[in-house]
Amino acid sequence: MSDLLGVAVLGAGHMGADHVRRLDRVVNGARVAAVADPDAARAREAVAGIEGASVHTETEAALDAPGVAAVLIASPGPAHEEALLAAFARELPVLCEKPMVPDAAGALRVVEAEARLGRRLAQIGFMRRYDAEYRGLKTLLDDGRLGRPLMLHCVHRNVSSPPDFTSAMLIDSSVSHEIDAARWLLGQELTAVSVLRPRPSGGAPAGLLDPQFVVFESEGGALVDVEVFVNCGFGYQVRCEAVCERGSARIGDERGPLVTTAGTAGSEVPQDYLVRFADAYDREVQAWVDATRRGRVTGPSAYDGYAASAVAEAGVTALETGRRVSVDLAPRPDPYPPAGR
Ligand SMILES: NC(=O)c1ccc[n+]([C@@H]2O[C@H](COP(=O)([O-])OP(=O)(O)OC[C@H]3O[C@@H](n4cnc5c(N)ncnc54)[C@H](O)[C@@H]3O)[C@@H](O)[C@H]2O)c1
Ligand SMILES: O[C@H]1[C@H](O)[C@@H](O)[C@H](O)[C@@H](O)[C@H]1O
Repeated sequence: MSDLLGVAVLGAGHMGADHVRRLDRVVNGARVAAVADPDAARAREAVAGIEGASVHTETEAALDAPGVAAVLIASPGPAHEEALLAAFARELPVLCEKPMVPDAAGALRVVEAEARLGRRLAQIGFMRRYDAEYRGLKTLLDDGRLGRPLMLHCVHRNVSSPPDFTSAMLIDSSVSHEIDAARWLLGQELTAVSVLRPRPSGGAPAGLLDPQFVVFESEGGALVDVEVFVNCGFGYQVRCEAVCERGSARIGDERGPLVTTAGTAGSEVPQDYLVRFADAYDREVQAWVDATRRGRVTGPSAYDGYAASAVAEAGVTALETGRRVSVDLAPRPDPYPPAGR
């Protein structure tokens, strides 16, 4: 047991409980050493049957628990900054769910704190980079066969949003995935954003601006549009079509068998991210555990997390003002690779 990477999981809600299960049953080389959630019953439920996992209501107690050598943060976004800084203070490697820190100033403080350590400790949970279809698209765009990408058309639909979801969160929580994916696929920073607001769906909670149509401009002159619709009611759909100079490539069409029966033909549509991205989460957490055990940090960096928050913050301003808003990114410190790596 001592050879296994002991992980403290912070937050035992939808994502945290699923990561606890994954660390315990799916991923090789790790074990759940501690779980913290202010809701102790939820933490206890998540670790039920897992030998040697302690339960806490405070972050610090979980980080200092016996056997903890790494941290997986799955608490709500606004709690991430404090947790990341507490992990850095103990030089513990971290996998932090997106958004790294929802506000750009807080995200930059995290980058600066990590840069002061002189080495990376954090991987950010942008799991699209571990999804087989996204990886295939990235390979296709990088090998240049289709020519330069001119546009990305993206769709991001959820069946329904959690009760406390705000209009800003369509951008800084949901579209944060497309922001990271676009920077990674294009290998370019996003420099400006505009948001159009169709009439809200009758299926969305009163006052929520849902759906939204978000358009990003990249430093190389590409355009990225994202339809985000978090109360579509009919399925979890994430698509991306790259339109390039000599061809186009699309991912995210429904998978599984096409069933024809009784005069209809169709396939199942996943109902949430835990189904659609199950393999990606598994690969993401396995890659984190493998790298951490080798003393390395790979995957999306804290600077990627910061860039996503800065672009999203500009997006929220664009949503609120109706204006096109430029993105002003702080310079990328030394330990961080450029967009697209
Ligand atoms: N990568 C993805 O596709 C994906 C999917 C869903 C959620 N997420 C992210 O995962 C995180 C958690 O989302 P969720 O859907 O599991 O939320 P959730 O509301 O289901 O669970 C959050 C849990 O954190 C607990 N909590 C609150 N403050 C805390 C703190 N300071 N320390 C520890 N725990 C705390 C809450 O009691 C709750 O149990 C968010 O950052 C969210 O954006 C990512
Ligand atoms: O926090 C979740 C998560 O990031 C999902 O992957 C996304 O589809 C949802 O829109 C968001 O609310």
